[in-house]
Amino acid sequence: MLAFHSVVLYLYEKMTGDSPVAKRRRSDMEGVPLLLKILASSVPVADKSGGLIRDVLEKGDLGVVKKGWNDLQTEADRAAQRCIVASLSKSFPNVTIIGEEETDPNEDIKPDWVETSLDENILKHVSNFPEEWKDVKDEDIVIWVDPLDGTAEYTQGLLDHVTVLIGIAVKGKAVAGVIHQPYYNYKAGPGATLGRTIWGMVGLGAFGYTQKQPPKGKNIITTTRSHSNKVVTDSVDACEPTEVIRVGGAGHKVLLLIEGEVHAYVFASPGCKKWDTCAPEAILTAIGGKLTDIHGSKLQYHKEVQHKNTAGVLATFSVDHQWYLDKIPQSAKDALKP
Ligand SMILES: O=P(O)(O)O[C@H]1[C@H](O)[C@@H](O)[C@H](OP(=O)(O)O)[C@@H](O)[C@H]1O
Ligand SMILES: [Mg+2]
Ligand SMILES: [Mg+2]
Ligand SMILES: [Mg+2]
Repeated sequence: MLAFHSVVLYLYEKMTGDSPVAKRRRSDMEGVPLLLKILASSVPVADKSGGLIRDVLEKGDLGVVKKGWNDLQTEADRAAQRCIVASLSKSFPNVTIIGEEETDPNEDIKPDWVETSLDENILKHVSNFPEEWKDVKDEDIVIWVDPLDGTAEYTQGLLDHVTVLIGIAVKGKAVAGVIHQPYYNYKAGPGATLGRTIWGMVGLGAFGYTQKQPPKGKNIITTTRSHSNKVVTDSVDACEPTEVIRVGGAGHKVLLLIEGEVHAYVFASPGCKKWDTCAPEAILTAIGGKLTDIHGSKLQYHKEVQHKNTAGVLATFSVDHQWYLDKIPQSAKDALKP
């Protein structure tokens, strides 16, 4: 009897592209706030896109396109974005999604790239869901997608710099986010389980990693490895670092912060964009950290906002954010306007 039932389910799913399981899940979803459903959907979607990123590298043909000076795009960026946008727009057709890569919305998406499952570990937070986000509607939300952050590093084999970023902004504020590391644990050798997904929401906290404090008596600063200039290095030096860690990936740098590897992320440059910072900022804020521009102003994430973070990025977690703001030279602040 079970085999017959499975065949019916299979045929139903093939004919309708929808599964009774998904439909039953939707009926179970009545009492679940929209924001929690989007977050619960974003984690499996990020995991799925991480698998596509690994597949492209394994196949060996990256299909690199130069978008501009020092700005690459690979088949992995394109595939991950198609997967993420197709999946989230199927589940949430009325929510604005802004992704880094220009992909053709009408191109055919492989059915197995469309991920509509929901992470049960996240749904269980319906019981302690923050009151302030309960009534959030589709039109309040913008999902900022960086399908592959650290593309340059991905092409150079610095795979621990690579993350998938899905940020969820509510009325212009970074509120929830997912940072997936497709190559987490990749140095553990063959057979190691690859990948890790960290997620968080302001008012709920952050999950999927072990929080650590940075070493006392030091002031370790992380910044760019590939987009440096005099303003960037002067600003880092002005913050009196005991050590400077130059790595790729905006998501990767914020992970270094929340895992206690560094004290601050100082980037006095207009290089990164809203899709680089939305998810990391939401997770950082969820645990009491701060991410602002170098003037100390909060970044805005509504759908009309300019994509470039023209006034740079300063992110801290367990130290005094204002101390770093006061150290940034006025010349840098004059050079970088919001
Ligand atoms: O998603 P990509 O294009 O890899 O994102 C870039 C950022 O836009 C860029 O600012 C970062 O530059 P730095 O390494 O100089 O911080 C780059 O690493 C990627 O995050
Ligand atoms: Mg890019
Ligand atoms: Mg990026
Ligand atoms: Mg990117």
